[in-house]
Order: sequence, then structure tokens, then C-alpha cells
Amino acid sequence: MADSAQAQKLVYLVTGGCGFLGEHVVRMLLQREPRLGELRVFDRHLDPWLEELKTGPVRVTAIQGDVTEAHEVAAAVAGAHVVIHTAGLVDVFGRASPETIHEVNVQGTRNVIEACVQTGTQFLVYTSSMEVVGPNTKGHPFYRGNEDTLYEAVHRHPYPCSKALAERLVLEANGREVHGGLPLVTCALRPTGIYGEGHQIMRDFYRQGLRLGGWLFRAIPASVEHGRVYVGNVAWMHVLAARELERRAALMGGQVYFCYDGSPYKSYEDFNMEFLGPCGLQLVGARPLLPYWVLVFLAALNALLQWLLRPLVLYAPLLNPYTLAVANTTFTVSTDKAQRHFGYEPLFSWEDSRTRTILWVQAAGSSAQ
Ligand SMILES: NC(=O)C1=CN([C@@H]2O[C@H](COP(=O)(O)OP(=O)(O)OC[C@H]3O[C@@H](n4cnc5c(N)ncnc54)[C@H](O)[C@@H]3O)[C@@H](O)[C@H]2O)C=CC1
Ligand SMILES: C[C@H](CCCC(C)(C)O)[C@H]1CC[C@H]2[C@@H]3[C@H](O)CC4=CC(=O)CC[C@]4(C)[C@H]3CC[C@]12C
Repeated sequence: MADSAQAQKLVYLVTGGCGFLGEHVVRMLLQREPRLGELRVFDRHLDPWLEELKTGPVRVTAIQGDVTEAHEVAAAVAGAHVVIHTAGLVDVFGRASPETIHEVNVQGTRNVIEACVQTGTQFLVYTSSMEVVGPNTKGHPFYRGNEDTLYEAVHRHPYPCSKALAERLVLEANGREVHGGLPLVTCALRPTGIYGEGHQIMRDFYRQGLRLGGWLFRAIPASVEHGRVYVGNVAWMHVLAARELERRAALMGGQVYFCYDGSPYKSYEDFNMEFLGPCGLQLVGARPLLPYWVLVFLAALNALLQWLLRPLVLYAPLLNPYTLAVANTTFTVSTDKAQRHFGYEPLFSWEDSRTRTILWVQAAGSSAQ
């Protein structure tokens, strides 16, 4: 981005721009990035809502493509000033094979980096995940941790393994010379569990509760805390990081940032009830209804059934040994690194985030009836 930055209009590329987070990033850029001249939205599946965006003042280019195809990525990246790489395969339920998860999340990210280097794109923001840190397989709590907190990160599941490898690639690429001789500047943002409009698991819990006559049953102790973050604030952090990478390259290049906001620390289920409660659901039990060992047994049984049934049918329930371990381990972040490095403040208050999410759950739930 040259000296005439004031006047220059910039080309942004968002990979995975039709996903849950990607859509919010796309809309946020259009609303809040004054230097945006063209917005390229790259995704394997293009959504119809993209068409509405094409009538605005900014040129919106929809590109159907696959991050695992290097030539498709290179064609999309060519001429872009900034890439926000949010495309990924989010699967902790065993729907996709470990090889596919690796291919999309690791090779896909490698393709994005190489495309930046080949075509001369200098700024890359990567959507990483809290999962690159933990929870680890030993179930150690991560309590109010920040980017410097020491934690034994041990990955076995394909999803966190892939995110950790991809994040490392992005950070190691910082400083590489891109076509034209300038250095690549990269950073990685690590959201905790994201919630908000478009959150499919929240919608699934709502529908499940409706099917059970308005009841959900506590499985996890209320004392296990999770840090959650509103999707609008995650999108805003991406937009700000992308904007500031040029001016603060020396400070931000090669850095990681947890995504945070003012959402309260609660157990996964109690947090969901902040939205599902006002939609008419109730969480039964002050304590888990089943002993933990029963859940461990059921999770192992689900894993066995998944393996046995795989040749016939895809059996991928929410409960498996990995999701149980994550749901049952405290993981909360408390940090101001993004605020110090690039002036991030949450754009949406907790009250606002909550209201927006409730309205979405109500609409998404009723459209399912
Ligand atoms: N949902 C969450 O709680 C969290 C998500 N993340 C990360 O945020 C990013 C976005 O996640 P979500 O929006 O939740 O997932 P999502 O599944 O809603 O969105 C991912 C998007 O990437 C696209 N995509 C997948 N494979 C692709 C490929 N081979 N080529 C091109 N596009 C492809 C999908 O079509 C989808 O539109 C991911 O990188 C994920 O790892 C990080 C932390 C938490
Ligand atoms: C599905 C889990 C809750 C069900 C537990 C049960 C069956 C006992 O009721 C979810 C609990 C925690 C979630 C994960 C967490 O928010 C961190 C994540 C980060 C990501 O990058 C991707 C998504 C996820 C792994 C998220 C997935 C669902 C949970 C395991």
C-alpha cells in the first residue's frame, strides 16, 4: 500500500467469505473499511446473499474456488492488497477424514501464502483458533490466559492439529519477500468459541430443545468456564488487524492475538442459555444429570459406532471423546494484546451481542418449523 494511501482504494480478498465468520467479515469490511475499492469473496460454495452486495458502491467479486487448488487461489489473490484467510474445515465431529481436514486447513493455507509470495500481496491475516493452544488432551484448565501464558499444548485431534500447523506456516511466512521485493506481513487471530447470527450449533441446540418439549438437560458442570466471543467482534478484529498491518508491520508482523470481547465467562451450556432461555427453553438440573463416567462411556460408544457404521452411513453426533473433553475443560482468555497493538475495542457490547443472537435464534428456529 503506497505513499498515496489516503487516496488509494484497496483490493481485499476474503477466503471462506460465505461461512459463518466469513459473511460477517465481508459485511464488516463493506461497512467499516473506507479504503475498500474491491472486495473479492472466495469460497467453495457461493451463497445467494452475495448478489445483494453487488449493488453497492464497492465492487464485490464472487469467486467460486477451492483453497486446496493452488492455481485457483493464485488467480484470486493476484492484484489483492490484503488477504483475510478464514476458509477452513471446522470439523470436530468426524464428518470429514483427517486427510481432508489437513488438506483444506494446512495445504489450503500453504497455497494462500505461496499465492501472496508469487503475486506480490503483502498483507495476510489468518483466522486461527484457540484450539491451537488447547484445551489439551490432559484436560488442564486454561484460566484467564493470554498469548504469553505457558500451557502444555498437546494436539491429537485432526482439527486442532491442522489449525496449529497452519498457524505456524502463517507466522513463519512473516518477512518473506513477495514478488516485487517487499516483505510479507502476517498475523494470526485466535477466536475462542464464536457465537452469533449464523451459528449452526446454537441453532441445532435450539431445535433439539424444541423437539424435547422445551427442555435441555445439563451434561457439563456449571463450574467449567468457557470464553466465548461474538462473531461481529471477531469480524471487527479482522478488519482492524488487516487495516493496521501496514502501519504497524514491525509490531504486528508474526504475532498472534486471541479474539475477545465482554461476553461473560460461563459453562458452554449456561452460556447458550443466555440465548435459548429467552427463546423459551429451559436447562434442567443445577448439576449434570448423568455422572461423568456415563458421558465418557457414551462418547466412546459414539466413537465406536461412528467407526463401525462408516462404510454404511455417516454417524457424527455432537458427543464424542474430543467434544466432551473440550466442553468439560475450562478455557478462558483475558488479554489486551490486540488493544495495545492495533487499538482493538469490541464494537458490540455484550447486551447488543446477546440481543442480536437471540433475534437470530428465534428467526432461525421458527423457519425450521
Ligand atoms: N466457529 C468457531 O467457533 C471458530 C472458528 N474458527 C475458525 O474460523 C474460520 C471460519 O470458521 P466458521 O465460519 O465457523 O466455519 P464455516 O464452516 O461456517 O466457514 C468456513 C467457510 O470456508 C469454506 N471452505 C471450506 N473448505 C473450503 C475450501 N476447500 N475452499 C474454499 N472454501 C472452503 C466453507 O465453504 C465455508 O463457507 C475457520 O478457519 C475456523 O477454523 C476459529 C475459532 C472458533
Ligand atoms: C459440541 C460441543 C458441546 C456439546 C457437548 C455435549 C455433547 C456434552 O453437550 C462444543 C463445546 C465446545 C465447542 C468447541 C469450542 O467452542 C472451541 C472451538 C473452536 C474452533 O475453532 C472450532 C469449534 C470448536 C472446536 C467448538 C466445537 C463445538 C464444541 C466442542
